[in-house]
Amino acid sequence: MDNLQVLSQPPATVSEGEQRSRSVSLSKLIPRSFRKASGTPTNESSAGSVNSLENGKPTPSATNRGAEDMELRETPESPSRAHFRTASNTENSSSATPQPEGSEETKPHQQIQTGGKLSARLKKIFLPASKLPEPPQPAAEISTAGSAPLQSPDRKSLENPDLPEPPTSSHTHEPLHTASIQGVAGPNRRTRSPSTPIMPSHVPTPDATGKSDNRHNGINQGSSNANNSGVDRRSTRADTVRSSNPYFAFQGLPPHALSSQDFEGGNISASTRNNDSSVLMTPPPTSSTATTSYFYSEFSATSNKSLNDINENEEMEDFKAANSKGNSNSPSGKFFSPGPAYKSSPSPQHLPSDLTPNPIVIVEPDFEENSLSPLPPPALKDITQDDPSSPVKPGLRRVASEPNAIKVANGQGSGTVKKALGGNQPKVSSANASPGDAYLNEEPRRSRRLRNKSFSNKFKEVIVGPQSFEKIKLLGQGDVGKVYLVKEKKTNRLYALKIFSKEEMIKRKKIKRILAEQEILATSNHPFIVTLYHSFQSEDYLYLCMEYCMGGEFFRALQTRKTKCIEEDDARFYSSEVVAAIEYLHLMGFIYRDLKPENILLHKSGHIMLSDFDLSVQAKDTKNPVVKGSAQASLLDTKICSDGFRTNSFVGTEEYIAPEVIRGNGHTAAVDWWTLGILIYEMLFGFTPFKADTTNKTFSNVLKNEVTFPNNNEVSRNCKDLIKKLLIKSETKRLGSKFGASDIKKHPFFKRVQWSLLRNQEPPLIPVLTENGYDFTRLSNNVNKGNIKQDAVDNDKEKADPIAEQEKIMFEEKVERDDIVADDDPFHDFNSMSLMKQDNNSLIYGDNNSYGKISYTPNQNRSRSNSHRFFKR
Ligand SMILES: Nc1ncnc2c1ncn2[C@@H]1O[C@H](COP(=O)(O)OP(=O)(O)OP(=O)(O)O)[C@@H](O)[C@H]1O
Repeated sequence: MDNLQVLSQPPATVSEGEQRSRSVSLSKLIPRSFRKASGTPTNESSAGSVNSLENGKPTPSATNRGAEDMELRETPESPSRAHFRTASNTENSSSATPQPEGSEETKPHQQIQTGGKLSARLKKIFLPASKLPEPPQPAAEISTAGSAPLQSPDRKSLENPDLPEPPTSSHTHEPLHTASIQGVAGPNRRTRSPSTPIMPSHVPTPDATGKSDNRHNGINQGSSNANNSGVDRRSTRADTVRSSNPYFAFQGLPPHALSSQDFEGGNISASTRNNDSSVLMTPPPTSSTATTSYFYSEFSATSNKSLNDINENEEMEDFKAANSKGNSNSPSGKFFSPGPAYKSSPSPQHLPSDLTPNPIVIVEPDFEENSLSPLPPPALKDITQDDPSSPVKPGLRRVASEPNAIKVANGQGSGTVKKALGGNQPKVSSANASPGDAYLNEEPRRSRRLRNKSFSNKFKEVIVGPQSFEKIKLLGQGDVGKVYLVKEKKTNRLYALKIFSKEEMIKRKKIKRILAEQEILATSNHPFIVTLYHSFQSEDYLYLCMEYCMGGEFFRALQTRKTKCIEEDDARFYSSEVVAAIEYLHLMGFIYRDLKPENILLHKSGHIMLSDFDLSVQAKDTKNPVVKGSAQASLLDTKICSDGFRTNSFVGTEEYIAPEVIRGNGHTAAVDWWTLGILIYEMLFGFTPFKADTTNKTFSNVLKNEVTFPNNNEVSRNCKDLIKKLLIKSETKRLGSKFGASDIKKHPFFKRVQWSLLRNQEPPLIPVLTENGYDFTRLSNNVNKGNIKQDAVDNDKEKADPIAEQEKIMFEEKVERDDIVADDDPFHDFNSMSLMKQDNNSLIYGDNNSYGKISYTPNQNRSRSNSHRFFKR
């Protein structure tokens, strides 16, 4: 008899066939506004005091933790990019919030109106700030926000997870402009398309913009398309929705949201020394209730979405600090500047054989002749000083380097830039030519900024732009980004193009996220991490052009199984690939933090590709991995790479969230091993172990319940043992907490896995195209050729349809190259670049296997008998 605890039935809430609506990424900006409102001190020591003990042991000091933990100031009223562009010297005297120098926080709307192209569009797309709904008013909500639970002792509510959930509210904090730009009523009401590339055979008269999808009425586009056998509709699943930590919203306040005063005053005090099974929290101070009620309003419509609480204003502060320090023109990025991890890359002999070490070359800032660039180095003269008419504050804008010449040649450059360049630049004859076309056959070129990046040897200056691509269909819409299946016009290659609105990113304080995502994608070079081919920015948008994973989400593949789960052997296959990917990320100093089947994409080969790194974080002071043990039994200690790094953001996905994240005591790379435990469990049983009817109960289960297994499933003892060890609530005792991935790889469950041959295994499921996708592009070409009247009708439709209009802009904009982006621009550190090696394996548009309705067929080459072919015997 298995000594593991056994459940006779799986939890009722997750019965088979249930149409789940989960695993959406919740996003929460914990209560900076609250902390400010409640007079919370913002110093690190307060946070440090909160986190001083865990399990009776001191935790790393607050200074070791991500700065994201510490942000307590009020967030600025979303300045538009235009603010930074047209910034004057106006002082923010009326603003309590430090702003990037030159921004005018007090008059955002005016700034938009006086801005350039962006402003004109914003006027069309966004409502004026003055017409935006106010965030929930504290006073009004205190009385309606369910004060009873707030007054209950929190231990009591933990012990009684049946307490009511926070009241939902129809009031979302999402301003209307968000809704307008996304075409649905804000993320909370937005539904996400499945990534499985399916196109309907019954698309009603679509036009080139793909307007026929169902985004407008909130129906999951892909689901509506999804005559994908056996796939449940996921009406609310996988949206990324802004939300606060609903658990704490209900229970009281998260320890990390409370001031040191609260703690010193005894409200929380030693009770925050959490152990594995209990947390003691007290009701929030009255002055804080406003924020708590804000939680409530934000909590509406959330169900197991990714939770995130990252200090999105960190970069703003950096700008401020840098600008006040004399505004150096250093091309080195201030955010995400390469840390020690990059300076001292793990030496190849230390890497496991199955990992391709990311080649790391340190290029010191170099303002002199650079051998990599065939052109002379750009002048460093501050051109704005020569041009009295320049609206740019002297010193802020660097002289455009050579790529801007293309803009000038195309008549797009500013007078200032033209003057500085003297008109001796190469011309690009075709109006449609991509900005980088002139350089396609030249030596790889890198902007000054790119040269200083850790991944500079992998990328060159961007050779494509938005116009290089043609939209085929919307693959999905996440928290802030839209992912389109596109084809590159020149090559007919298919890519997944993720597009973010800058305005949206600023307003929703997601700047740091996108920079992190780009950094990780660009830095990574691993067979199980999605490849980034190009990234670039235009005036209004950011673009990440990635490998198109035609198999879509692994989640969907699971859902197409009759039982919604897979056999242990198959689970071993997928989990071993996940372990390898996470090991690699940890090695690079990244903590993934959002592992779930939705974020695992399937390559056309059936192998996995991790995607969606916007919740990931990079450890500060990354250390080299260390090989431990003897020559015979050596193992790589990847845990050491992020040793001492704790971050306190509330991030993850409800059913996958680790106890330490809920407790708010800070977390480490060990959260990824917790999520691996949940993932393996879900693969095997079709549901997650702590899922309950409500978020509150789910969190309580995560904190208190031991994992149990249904007895109707044949799962080996080793496998259960692995899951149990990964789901140890104390992160210091959890499998993986000693040496990282090596601990997991050594577990008997993986005994037969040949880690260096993972890519050669036969995947259990192969995505197969069963029906071609709807050809939007061909349709639009026909319309454009033959029917002018129809064109006019479409134009009118487009005008009335802000989404279509937005999409048109997205694919029409011109690239803004690194050197034209001002130092004080919030997206200054977003790199416009293209992968050096363009000989890729991307699918070709029109090929049989390119896109359309996908099904997942069991791999015949992986029969039960030979499925261990690549496993040790
Ligand atoms: N490379 C890709 N190939 C195929 N589909 C993709 C690719 N990248 C993303 N998708 C799909 O697009 C959708 C949104 O992508 P993604 O999850 O990256 O966006 P997001 O805004 O980061 O979402 P989230 O809310 O989970 O944070 C998902 O359904 C995903 O499966």
